[in-house]
Amino acid sequence: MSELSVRRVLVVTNPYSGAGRGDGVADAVLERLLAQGVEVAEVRAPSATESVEQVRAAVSSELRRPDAVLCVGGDGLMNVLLNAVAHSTVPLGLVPAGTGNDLARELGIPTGDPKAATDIVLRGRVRHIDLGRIESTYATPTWFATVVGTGFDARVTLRANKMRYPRGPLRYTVAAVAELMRGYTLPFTIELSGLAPGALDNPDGEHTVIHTDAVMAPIGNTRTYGGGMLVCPDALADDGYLDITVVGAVSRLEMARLLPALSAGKRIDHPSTKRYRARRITVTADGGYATADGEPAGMLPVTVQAMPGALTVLVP
Ligand SMILES: Nc1ncnc2c1ncn2[C@@H]1O[C@H](COP(=O)(O)OP(=O)(O)OP(=O)(O)O)[C@@H](O)[C@H]1O
Repeated sequence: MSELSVRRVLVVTNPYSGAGRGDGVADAVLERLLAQGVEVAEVRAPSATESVEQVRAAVSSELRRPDAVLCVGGDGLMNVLLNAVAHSTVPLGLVPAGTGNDLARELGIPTGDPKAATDIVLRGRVRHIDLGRIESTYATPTWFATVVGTGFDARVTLRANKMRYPRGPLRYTVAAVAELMRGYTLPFTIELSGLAPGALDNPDGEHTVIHTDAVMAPIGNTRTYGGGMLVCPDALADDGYLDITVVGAVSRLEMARLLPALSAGKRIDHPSTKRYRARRITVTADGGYATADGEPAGMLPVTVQAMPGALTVLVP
C-alpha cells in the first residue's frame, strides 16, 4: 500500500442511486472536501454514459487531471466508472450511496457515513486490486470489480433493480423469493482455464470442463453481492484469479431455507456447492442471464477473465 497527496478531486454522483440518496450524500461530500480546502470538480450527469465520457476526458487531460475520482453512488455507478479509470493512474474513491455497495464493503469503507468515507479518500492510501473483464452475448465487453451473476442470481438482480421497495439489501431477498417460483435450474457447462494449483475444489491440471445442472454459478473477484451475500467466500481481490461457486441442483425448498443465511452474510458450505479458482472462466447455460456488479450483462454464455492489478482504489 502507498499514499498519495489528494488535493484535486473529481466527484461523480449518480443522483438516482440508493433510491435518490445520491444527491444528499454528494452534498455532504462536497461540504467536507471544501472544508478541507480541496479543489473540487463535479460530474452530475443525466445518464451513466455522459458521466463516463466526462470522467474519461478529465482523467486523460494533462491540465485538469484529478488526483482522485470519487464515486458517489452504488456498485452500478462504480461499474460504469471502471470504463474511465481501469488501467489509469488516477485512483477511484468510493462514498457509498447505493443499495448494495458491495465493493465498498469489501474494502472496509463505511456505508452509512459519507464524511468518514470522504476522509478515507483524502488520506490518499491506495491499493491495487484486480478487475474482471466480461464478454457475453448481446452486450459489449465490460469490466467488473465484484461478482458476475449467472442464472438464478442474475434473474434476482434484474428483478431487484426494477423494484422500488423495499429499500436496501432486503430488496434482493424479496426478489429471490419471487424468482424461486419461476424456472430454476439449468444445464450448465463451465470451462475453467488457468486453474490455481491446489485451490478450493480445483482438479489437477491447467484446464477443465464441468457439465452439471445448477441453480447458478456466480463468479467473484470479490466475495459478495446484493449488499453482503457471501457467494464467493474465499475470493481475494488481488490474487490474479476469479472464484466461481457452482450451486448444484438444490431444491427450491432448500434454497428458500438457505436464503436468509445468505442474505445475512453467512458462509454457506452446502454439499451441492463446489468452488473453483481460475484465471479465465466460460459459463454456458441456454436461456440464462448474466449480471456484472449488479448491472445487466447480456445472456449466457459469458467469458470472464481476471485482469490483475487493473484498478487503483483509495482504502482505509
Ligand atoms: N448519472 C447517472 N444518471 C443516470 N443513471 C445513472 C447515472 N450514473 C449511474 N447510473 C445508473 O443508475 C443505476 C443504479 O446505480 P447505483 O449502483 O449507483 O445505485 P444502486 O443501484 O442504488 O446501488 P447498488 O448498485 O450498490 O445496489 C445503474 O444502472 C447505473 O448505471
